[in-house]
Amino acid sequence: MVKIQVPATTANVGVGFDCLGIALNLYTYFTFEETDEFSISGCEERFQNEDNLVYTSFLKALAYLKKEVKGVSIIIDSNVPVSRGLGSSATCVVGGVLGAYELTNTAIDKEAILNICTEIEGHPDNVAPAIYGGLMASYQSEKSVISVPYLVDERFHFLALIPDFETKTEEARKVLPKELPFATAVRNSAKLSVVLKGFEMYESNILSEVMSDEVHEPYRKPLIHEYDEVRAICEEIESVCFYISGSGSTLMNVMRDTEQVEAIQKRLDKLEYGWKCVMLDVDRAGASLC
Ligand SMILES: Nc1ncnc2c1ncn2[C@@H]1O[C@H](COP(=O)(O)OP(=O)(O)O)[C@@H](O)[C@H]1O
Ligand SMILES: N[C@@H](CCOP(=O)(O)O)C(=O)O
Repeated sequence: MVKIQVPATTANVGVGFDCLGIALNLYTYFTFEETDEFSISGCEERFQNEDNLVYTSFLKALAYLKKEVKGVSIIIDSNVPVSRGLGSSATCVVGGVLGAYELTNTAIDKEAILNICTEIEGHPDNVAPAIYGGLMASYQSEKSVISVPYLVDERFHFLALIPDFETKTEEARKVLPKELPFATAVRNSAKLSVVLKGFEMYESNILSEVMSDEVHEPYRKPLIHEYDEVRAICEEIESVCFYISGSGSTLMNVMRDTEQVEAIQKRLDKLEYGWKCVMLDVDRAGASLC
């Protein structure tokens, strides 16, 4: 039997669409045991079948490794809410692939795991930090994925504002434009390069100034009820910068001062939709055995 923990991730980090992601200290736990036949439990009933993403990822990794198991029992224990932009699908993919490696006693090869996971997930920005921890920047070519780490000063905290409604990544990708004006692309890449240094150097002013994405956020904002109200509350109380976590629906407020969380929650409680504040920090280890 093996038990694996995989961190949640906040992808895009505003201006890094499909390339930036940060691992957070919120986890899903996966237990794998070789048995006579397949069984899965611990997740919602709609996912308790052979189409379960953990199981399909597990099978893909076994096929890649050219290994077999008789059957597998998978138990999921997740703290990562589904379809809220905190990388629940990436936890399942990374958990399933790592489960296949561990259950077959295969030596861990993170580069190969990153490539398998990216192929399943379709983009590397969640799976890279879920595997390696920390802030990762990734480039996906036709052949493979290159992921490199960047630092995040530990005085930054990530306040996840999680609403009571879902945004499915598949749907949130459909609203994106097919093309962008040249000047927009140039501005966004300039912001991206500056943002990376801002996280490393604890440069709050720089982050406040450049964290305004023009590639995906303007198109996705209308999918998130009360975006403007939530943002205004955070900016009034305490906010270094604010962005849509992954494809939403969670909104992320980067903070220095953790004492203001209660004040923000109190104001959010007066809104029409349910919003829950969860204070998170960077996970620096990535997926690991428990
Ligand atoms: N605990 C879980 N058990 C089974 N499948 C899950 C679980 N969590 C997430 N998933 C899978 O991931 C999908 C959600 O992925 P997605 O819409 O990309 O949202 P997220 O932003 O949470 O990654 C679900 O529809 C399901 O297929
Ligand atoms: N780059 C992806 C990230 C999706 O992250 P998730 O946490 O919402 O699955 C996108 O923006 O579509």
